[in-house]
Amino acid sequence: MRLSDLASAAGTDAAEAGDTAITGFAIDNRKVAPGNVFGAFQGSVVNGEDFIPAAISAGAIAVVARPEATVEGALHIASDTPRKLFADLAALYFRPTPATVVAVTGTNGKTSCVEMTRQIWRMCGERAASIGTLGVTTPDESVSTGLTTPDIVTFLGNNTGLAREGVTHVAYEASSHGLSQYRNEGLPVKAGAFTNLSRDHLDYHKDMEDYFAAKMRLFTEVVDADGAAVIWADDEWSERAIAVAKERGLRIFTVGEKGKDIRLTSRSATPLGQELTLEHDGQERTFRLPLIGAYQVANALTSAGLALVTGSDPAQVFDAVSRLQPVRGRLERAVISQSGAPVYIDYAHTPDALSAAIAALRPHVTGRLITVFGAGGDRDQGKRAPMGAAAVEGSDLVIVTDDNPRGEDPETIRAEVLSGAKGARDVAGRRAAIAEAIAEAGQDDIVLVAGKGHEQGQIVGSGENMRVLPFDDVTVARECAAAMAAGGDQ
Ligand SMILES: CC(=O)N[C@H]1[C@@H](OP(=O)(O)OP(=O)(O)OC[C@H]2O[C@@H](n3ccc(=O)[nH]c3=O)[C@H](O)[C@@H]2O)O[C@H](CO)[C@@H](O)[C@@H]1O[C@H](C)C(=O)N[C@@H](C)C(=O)N[C@H](CCC(=O)O)C(=O)O
Ligand SMILES: Nc1ncnc2c1ncn2[C@@H]1O[C@H](COP(=O)(O)OP(=O)(O)OP(=O)(O)O)[C@@H](O)[C@H]1O
Ligand SMILES: N[C@H](CCC[C@H](N)C(=O)O)C(=O)O
Ligand SMILES: [Mg+2]
Repeated sequence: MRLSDLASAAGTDAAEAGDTAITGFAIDNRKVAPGNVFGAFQGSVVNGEDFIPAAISAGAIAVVARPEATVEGALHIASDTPRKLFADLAALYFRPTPATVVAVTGTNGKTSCVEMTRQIWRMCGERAASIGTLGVTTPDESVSTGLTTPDIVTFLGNNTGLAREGVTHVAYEASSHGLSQYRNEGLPVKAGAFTNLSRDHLDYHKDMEDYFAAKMRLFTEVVDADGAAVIWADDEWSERAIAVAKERGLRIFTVGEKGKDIRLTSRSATPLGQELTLEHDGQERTFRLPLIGAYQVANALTSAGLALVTGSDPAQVFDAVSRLQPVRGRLERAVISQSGAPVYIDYAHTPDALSAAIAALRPHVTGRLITVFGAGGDRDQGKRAPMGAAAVEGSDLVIVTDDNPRGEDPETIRAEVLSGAKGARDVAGRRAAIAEAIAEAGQDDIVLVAGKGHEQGQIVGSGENMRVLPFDDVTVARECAAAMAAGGDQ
């Protein structure tokens, strides 16, 4: 790719640009190599435009930036939405791409859906991968990236890498941050899925409307014009999501009790999972899902929808659903305590997710449901009290503790959670809280440890003082249970 190709794709004067070869794309001046195109964006911490001279000194030959930015010594490709233009241009460079790419958005269930879609495709014989909170999972390995949505250069580079490895099917997670910062797009996307919308991230988005609008970019701009929208139909926001996708002219595929394309007609608990009956394409199907909880049914069927709209065979798809493996950190049973109480780890970190995780376990509890959770620091403060309320509403005992305090005082965060959690206990230190819950639990009780799921660390401090202290809920629950069985305190 030459500079002139880039200029003409951007609609600027190609002749003037010259035909120097482009060697790559970068959004951080420290990663610029000679011949790169630099994207200078105004960020939430610093203004990338301040690094334009440094990027050019490092060899950048073109800079995508706002028209008012100063660019001297390199081609200025100007746009009022430089992140978007940069994504579109970089996508022309990063080739090949996997033939079948789908994206999932929604407040909760994105990671579960991309992982389940990957599993379903794999069982249908495709070489499939997923990209999201759990990292990049390919047919051969799983690599963590740290963020749900990596930056645009990493995202496009990962997709090209996967295509070169022979991966043909990719499901990726489109977070609202990623969507509003154009961090994951540019490549052809055959279908988008919407799981649900409820309170989260109102530190970043102005209000629920703004949050919804960020998510809807998936349907209005990211999915191909002739693509499909798979929509979980039983959420409060589903009708509006359907309307947005219809307006764009996407093929609509709805799923759920109110779904028209996969209509769930019955769901009942079995000892190891659930029995489902549904209608698809005029045919009734009854089969078992080896996972518990209504929310996992929603994710499994939404994933089935994604596989169906991208051409997988229905009989194979529903057979694959009946063989789905659990998703790491989502209602994962870590251990059974010496008294006989199962301890479940779940990634619920919103009020709605806590209610969903509690509802999933409730039918299995004959004694008490003991819930341990906290709320993250430097994230949506307004969700804390509602999380407390959701926890006490569905549990018999609630222990509020710490979850990634980041730059905030953990005690203050807990106090905010506790303000909505009448009767809950306050236990500083996540290990102590998990130990206390397991010590409390009798043979008919169930312990739910929510909020961290697969996470491997407790994030404390911010900026230069940020540290990640190793912490894994599954391991800690096992250690506490073992220590208790051995007669120790924890
Ligand atoms: C608030 C937020 O989302 N920030 C993300 C965003 O950063 P930003 O654009 O605001 O960056 P900035 O640090 O202000 O810098 C501005 C620009 O200057 C550049 N720069 C900066 C410093 C320098 O020396 N040189 C330089 O060139 C930066 O590369 C950037 O392009 O873009 C960066 C990469 O593209 C992300 O790493 C960063 O994520 C931060 C670390 C973060 O914590 N994000 C969380 C909130 C997040 O995005 N979470 C969602 C999950 C949500 C969910 O699933 O529920 C996610 O998708 O991961
Ligand atoms: N369909 C759903 N409806 C309600 N709650 C759900 C649903 N799916 C998952 N959850 C809850 O949300 C938690 C997180 O699930 P998952 O990781 O799949 O979501 P996510 O959208 O990727 O989250 P994040 O925004 O952090 O990346 C689960 O552990 C569960 O408690
Ligand atoms: N993707 C989510 C992860 C939250 C996980 C929870 N453990 C926390 O730290 O709040 C977010 O960025 O809000
Ligand atoms: Mg996720």
